[in-house]
Amino acid sequence: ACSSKYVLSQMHPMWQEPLEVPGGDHQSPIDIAVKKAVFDSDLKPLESSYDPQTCQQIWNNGYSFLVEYDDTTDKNILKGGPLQDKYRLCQFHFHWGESNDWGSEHTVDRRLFPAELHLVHWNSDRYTLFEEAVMEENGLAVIGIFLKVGKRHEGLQKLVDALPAIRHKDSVVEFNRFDPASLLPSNIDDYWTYHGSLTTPPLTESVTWIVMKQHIEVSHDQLAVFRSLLFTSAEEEVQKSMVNNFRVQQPLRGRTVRSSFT
Ligand SMILES: COc1cccc(CN2CCc3cc(OS(N)(=O)=O)c(OC)cc3C2)c1
Ligand SMILES: [Zn+2]
Repeated sequence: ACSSKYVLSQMHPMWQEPLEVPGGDHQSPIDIAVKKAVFDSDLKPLESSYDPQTCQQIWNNGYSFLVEYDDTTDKNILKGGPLQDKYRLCQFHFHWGESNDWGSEHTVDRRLFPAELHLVHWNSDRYTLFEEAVMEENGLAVIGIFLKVGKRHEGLQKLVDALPAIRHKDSVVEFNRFDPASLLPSNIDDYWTYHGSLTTPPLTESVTWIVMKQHIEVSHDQLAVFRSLLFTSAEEEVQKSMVNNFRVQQPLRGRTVRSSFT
C-alpha cells in the first residue's frame, strides 16, 4: 500500500537536497507565522474515520519508519476541512531530532518541536492509485501533528514496542490492529492549512497540508526508542542512528496559510 522501492534508491539520510525543485514555489516544510495566517470561516471541521483492522506492516524505509494501511478500499477516510474530495490513508510516519530541542519539519512562529507525525492520504475520488495522486496538485492530504515530550502516550507504546524489530533499513514486520485515531490530539478542529509538497522525494507539490494547532505528548523514553533506529541496512559496516530526518524549511513564495480558528 503506497510504498515503493523506487523511493528507497533515492533516499539515504543526507539525500542530496536539490537546491530548487524545478518550478518549486510550493515546497514544504515552512514556518507557520501565526499572525500572518488568515482565518477562513469556510473551513469545515475535519472528518476522519479509520479502521484499525486495515493496518498491515511497519517498516524502516531508510529515512523514517512507516506504518502502512490497506488503501485498496475506502476504509480509512479523511474529508472535510479544506478538502473538496475524500482521501484515503495510506501510511503514517514521523520526523525527529537527535535531541528534544528540534526535530519537527514545520515550526510555529519559528518554534521547533522534538518531533512531527505525518498521516499521508491520497484523493480516492479522483485517482485510483497513490502513485497517480502523488503527481497531482489535489492528489494528497497530509495531517501534521507536533509531538512534545511529557507524559507517556499509551496509544504510541504498541508502535514503540515494534521498533526494535525494524532497526535496520528495509526491515519490515507485520503490524495489525493499530488505530491511527489514537494518535490524534483531542482537538482536531483548530488547524492551519496551506498548499505544499512532500518533504521527501519525489518532493511533488501535491499536498494539502493540515497542521494541527494542538500537539500530542510522548515520553522522553518513547522518543529515545525512535532514535535507536538506524538509517543503515544490516550489511553496512558503519551504522548511522536515524535522527534529524527532517527537511530544511522552504520559502513561502507568497503563499497564504489559512487557519480554521481565530
Ligand atoms: C512516485 O513516488 C512514490 C510512489 C509511491 C510510493 C512512494 C513512497 N513514498 C510516498 C510519500 C512519502 C512521504 C514521506 O514523507 S512526507 N513528509 O509525507 O513527504 C515519507 O517519509 C518517510 C515517505 C513516503 C513514501 C513514492
Ligand atoms: Zn513526513
